[in-house]
Amino acid sequence: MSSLLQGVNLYLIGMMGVGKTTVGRLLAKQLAYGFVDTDDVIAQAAGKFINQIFDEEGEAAFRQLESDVLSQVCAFTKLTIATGGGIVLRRENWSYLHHGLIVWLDAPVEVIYSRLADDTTRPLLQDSDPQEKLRSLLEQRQPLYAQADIRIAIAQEETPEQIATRVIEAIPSVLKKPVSH
Ligand SMILES: Nc1ncnc2c1ncn2[C@@H]1O[C@H](COP(=O)(O)OP(=O)(O)O)[C@@H](O)[C@H]1O
Ligand SMILES: O=C(O)C1=C[C@@H](OP(=O)(O)O)[C@@H](O)[C@H](O)C1
Ligand SMILES: [Mg+2]
Repeated sequence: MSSLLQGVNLYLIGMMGVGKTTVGRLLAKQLAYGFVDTDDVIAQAAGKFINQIFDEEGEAAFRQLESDVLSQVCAFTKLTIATGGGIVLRRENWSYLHHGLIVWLDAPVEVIYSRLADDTTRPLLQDSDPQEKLRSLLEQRQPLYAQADIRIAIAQEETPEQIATRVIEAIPSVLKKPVSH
């Protein structure tokens, strides 16, 4: 599969909690690719946790850092890149994402909420009604996620390993076939 991909990067997009970071790591291993998580790069570069950046500098500053990181990672090849759930919001980010194959991990709000109900690391979910907040974020973002090359619909019981396998199985269907002469 990695030879079929010819070094093209895989970008995982989708709502927070859907498993981009977890599945991305597994995919990288299976493809013998490097792994990058844009949130980790941002946090390391800023020397702060993501929620600290939101608190102290605001979401707009975070989004700028996110675009900066994305523009830098897309210069490399053979990477699986787990993005943050809001990467799809800026139009300029799509020009970077389209350097590679874009995979949307899509799960119902109920599945995501069951994973993140006690999470304190996602600043956008520190809300009086986090499930409703997830619902409205998904409604706003769904048409953007839908611009991905591949959509993987995830059910509650699927393990990260099963999801990674499904991503790998879906790749050939979207790769351009070599021109035969
Ligand atoms: N397929 C899965 N089944 C059960 N739990 C999962 C699955 N994928 C991820 N998780 C858990 O859900 C939480 C969010 O996963 P994460 O990979 O950080 O998602 P994202 O990067 O999309 O926000 C983590 O606690 C992770 O261990
Ligand atoms: O959906 C979002 O806007 C965000 C998702 C987070 O990443 P994950 O999708 O990896 O949780 C992180 O980038 C930040 O909290 C904002
Ligand atoms: Mg993540």
